[in-house]
Amino acid sequence: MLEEEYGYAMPKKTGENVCRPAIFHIVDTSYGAESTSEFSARCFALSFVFPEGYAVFWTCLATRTHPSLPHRITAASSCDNMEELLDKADQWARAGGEQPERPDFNVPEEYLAIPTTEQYLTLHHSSENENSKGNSWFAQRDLPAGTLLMVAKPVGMVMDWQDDSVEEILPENEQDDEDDEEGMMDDDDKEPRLNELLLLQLLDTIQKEPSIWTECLCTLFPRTQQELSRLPAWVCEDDDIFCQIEASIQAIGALPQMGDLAKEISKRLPLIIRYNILSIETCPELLSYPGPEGHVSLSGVGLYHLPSFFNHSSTPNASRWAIGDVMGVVANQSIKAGTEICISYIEHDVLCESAFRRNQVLRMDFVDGPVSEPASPFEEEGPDVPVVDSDVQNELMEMDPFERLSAIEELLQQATGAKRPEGEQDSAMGTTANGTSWFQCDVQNLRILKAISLEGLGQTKEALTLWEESVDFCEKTLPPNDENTIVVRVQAAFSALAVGNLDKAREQALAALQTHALLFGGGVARFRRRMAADLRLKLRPETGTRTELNGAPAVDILWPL
Ligand SMILES: C[S@@+](CC[C@H](N)C(=O)[O-])C[C@H]1O[C@@H](n2cnc3c(N)ncnc32)[C@H](O)[C@@H]1O
Repeated sequence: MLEEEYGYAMPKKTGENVCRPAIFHIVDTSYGAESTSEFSARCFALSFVFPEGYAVFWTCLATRTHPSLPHRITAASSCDNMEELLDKADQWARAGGEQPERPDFNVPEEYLAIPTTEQYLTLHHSSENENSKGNSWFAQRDLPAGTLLMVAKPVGMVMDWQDDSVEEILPENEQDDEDDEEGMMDDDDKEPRLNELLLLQLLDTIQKEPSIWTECLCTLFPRTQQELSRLPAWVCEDDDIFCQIEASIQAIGALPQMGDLAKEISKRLPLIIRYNILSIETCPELLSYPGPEGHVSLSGVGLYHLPSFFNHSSTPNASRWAIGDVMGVVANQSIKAGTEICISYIEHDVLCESAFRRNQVLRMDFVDGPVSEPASPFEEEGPDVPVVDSDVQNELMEMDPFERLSAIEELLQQATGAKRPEGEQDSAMGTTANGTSWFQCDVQNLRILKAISLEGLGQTKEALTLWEESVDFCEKTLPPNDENTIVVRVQAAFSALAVGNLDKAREQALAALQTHALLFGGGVARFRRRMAADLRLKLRPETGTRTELNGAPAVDILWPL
């Protein structure tokens, strides 16, 4: 609807009254070509059509900087709300190989009108922050649970599918040979390929627009020589990428006023990426996520500006969501003024593990929690990341339901420490202090897969017990109001309805809706839109309950519009 133009912005379409908040990118030509300013404006524009053309009158009712938006916004927003953003995500995922390189979505206008970061949060700088976690966001006022704290676009993003690193190309035995022969680094010490690609992308962006460095990236951790010196050096394994990086740095050094900064950028930017990037996934909590209706193809990693100042906590009071590259941060509980606001840098279902295990997954420059020793010798010998990852889950789902159920039983025994994998001696291992050999989320994921398998076989009653156990796990071990809880409550509600327990079904449905509304807003309509792919899953055979309820679809019984 609105189009950027140099020096001004105006509605593109004629013959229509426009009355909506809009975002403009104003290029202020009066201060020379380099000088730009951005602001979001609530603008009421009225257009009058005349026979010979049209005249436009517009007036800004309020203007303010919008710091959680990217450094430069180049186009007017063309998306109203989260629903439209989700439609875009669907289109993007369905387009297969036809889509542009990354999902560069606009921040919906709905979020341009929210009170901004400056009104809710204060950035404490390291000198003020006694706990030596560096800079950090603090609540400026009491914030109720569900407050949307920030909506942001990344400065750069690379997609998971761009990771064509050697490991995936070479068969396993060849990788081992190559590692041995050339004395290559341990896999764990290697810089992820996506980080290197992001580095190249950002260097390119800085070349085109040096202010990205001076006004945005240079503010991120690590900032001082002291901080830099305590971090492991960044080593680029790939000669080709290394050469491209060198060439980019030289090109930056040749730019006016950038000569002195090129060296600093070459040292800091790789580490800024390593310690600030966030994974970006669209509705990854949904059961349908890995399937054809999911958004796996939109996933990647990105570097955001203001969200980079959130520190990590194993009891985070804020959660992130993303659609395409648009990311929101929301308070998952009420937060008192003056409290530090933290997110989790690791998956929420790993937060219930011991500090030893959390740190194995976290792999950062700080230790999370007071204890980083293994809670027991068994924990040290056990896996250092969850075993039942998406590959294992996909493999299980490809089996026929009976074969799958027996494989799940076998894995459950190993996960709980009751049985060792074939070939390993039972006596060598036992259970860990918390009763599991693997991660607790392994047991949870197997439980969910088992429930899905039982549903498919018509054993809905047994499945319902498992869905309820899954809800229990989420409620007890995840941060409050977690999105994963919504997903299992939805299935518990369907299952309860299928076995004819309407009260239980409605109780689970309501709890799912309430958590969803708190995190994402938008009531039932948004709940049904955001959960649409999961609501369409055909996990269980039809039952008589629907007939008793006048044949209404289960979703209309549980979440009537
Ligand atoms: C994404 S940045 C967060 C903002 C950062 N504190 C700053 O000064 O800009 C991540 C870095 O913050 C620090 N950090 C984050 N969470 C921490 C925690 N719980 N304890 C200690 N340091 C932490 C670590 O140095 C980490 O590499």
